[in-house]
Amino acid sequence: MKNTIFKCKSLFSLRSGFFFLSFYILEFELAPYVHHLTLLFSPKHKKLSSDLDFPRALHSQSTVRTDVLLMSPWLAPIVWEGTFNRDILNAQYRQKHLVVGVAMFAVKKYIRFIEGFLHSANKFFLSGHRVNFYLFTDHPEKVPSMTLSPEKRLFIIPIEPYSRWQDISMNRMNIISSYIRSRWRHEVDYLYSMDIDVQLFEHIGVEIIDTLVGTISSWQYTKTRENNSYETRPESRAAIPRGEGDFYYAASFYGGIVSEVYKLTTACFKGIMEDRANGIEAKWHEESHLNKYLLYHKPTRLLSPEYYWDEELILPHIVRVKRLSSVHKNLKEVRF
Ligand SMILES: CC(=O)N[C@H]1[C@@H](OP(=O)(O)OP(=O)(O)OC[C@H]2O[C@@H](n3ccc(=O)[nH]c3=O)[C@H](O)[C@@H]2O)O[C@H](CO)[C@H](O)[C@@H]1O
Ligand SMILES: [Mn+2]
Repeated sequence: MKNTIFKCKSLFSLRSGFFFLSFYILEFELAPYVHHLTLLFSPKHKKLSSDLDFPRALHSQSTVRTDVLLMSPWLAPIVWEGTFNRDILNAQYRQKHLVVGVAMFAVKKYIRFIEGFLHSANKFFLSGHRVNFYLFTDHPEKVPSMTLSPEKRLFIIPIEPYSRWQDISMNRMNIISSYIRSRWRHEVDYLYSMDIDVQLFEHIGVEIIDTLVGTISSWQYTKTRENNSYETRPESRAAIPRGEGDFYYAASFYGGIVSEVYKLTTACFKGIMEDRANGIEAKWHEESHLNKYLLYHKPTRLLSPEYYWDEELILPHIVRVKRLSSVHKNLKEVRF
């Protein structure tokens, strides 16, 4: 135990780049002691008299997770299975009569992912709530006809393809920004951008709704943490100085209120264009710019890797529900 505490202390005192390594150590080395900590702080053992009158308020506390980080250092909740009551959230959300937009792109060979995405999103994405799916594609005639739930709508928007896959992916920032300006700010309340090469396997509900929302990359929960993925070359507008940074976010799923997503996509595309003018391309393209933006404009809510799991990775037991994950693709084949 002494040894473990020392390790944790020294790890926590390092800069935030080691944050997740600390979780890993905590997760695996403190596991035997967590039970005792749970007992010490469990509301079952120390109930306040006011709590006794409000059993529903206790729900989240009695199922609270002790094995994962539940809040960022800037007090943004991190959404994990077992930390929220969907019935309460749904009841609150329904009163507001909101519409959520989802921007997705299926260009060139990625049209093969449309059916799997839409079929699963129709079932599991904000089930029972109004959602507009905006699908940008260079092959509108190849979009399979599908019957969606009455509260879901699909808009197919033709676009011209870029020849490089990196440009298709990066240019999403530009298209989203200009559609918010011209259309979506009048049409939806919240907007989320999602990769098309994914499928949903469990409900993704209103627990994702907040002002500015990022998804923590599943790569952060593997042992190979040392290959920090930020762009570090100072010549790039996406550069994050070594030792800076708190979480690494996946570009496959982010969103928030329309005005915040507008600021984010506009800033990221500006960075991409400046890099282009300077003859540099960030390591992970728009994902690098997204990470830079979210470092200095902190998300108000973080989604755990339950909300984007990379199928190449072994699922750790802290990820109890795989809500959305990548579809395997032969990169050489689909990107050329
Ligand atoms: C999980 C995650 O964080 N994914 C990001 C990651 O790799 P990925 O390997 O997930 O990138 P990707 O190949 O899925 O491309 C991103 C998205 O661009 C679209 N697309 C891309 C190529 C193409 O020929 N046609 C097409 O439609 C499609 O919507 C796809 O989902 O890095 C990319 C840029 O390096 C993007 O930032 C992705 O969001
Ligand atoms: Mn992808």
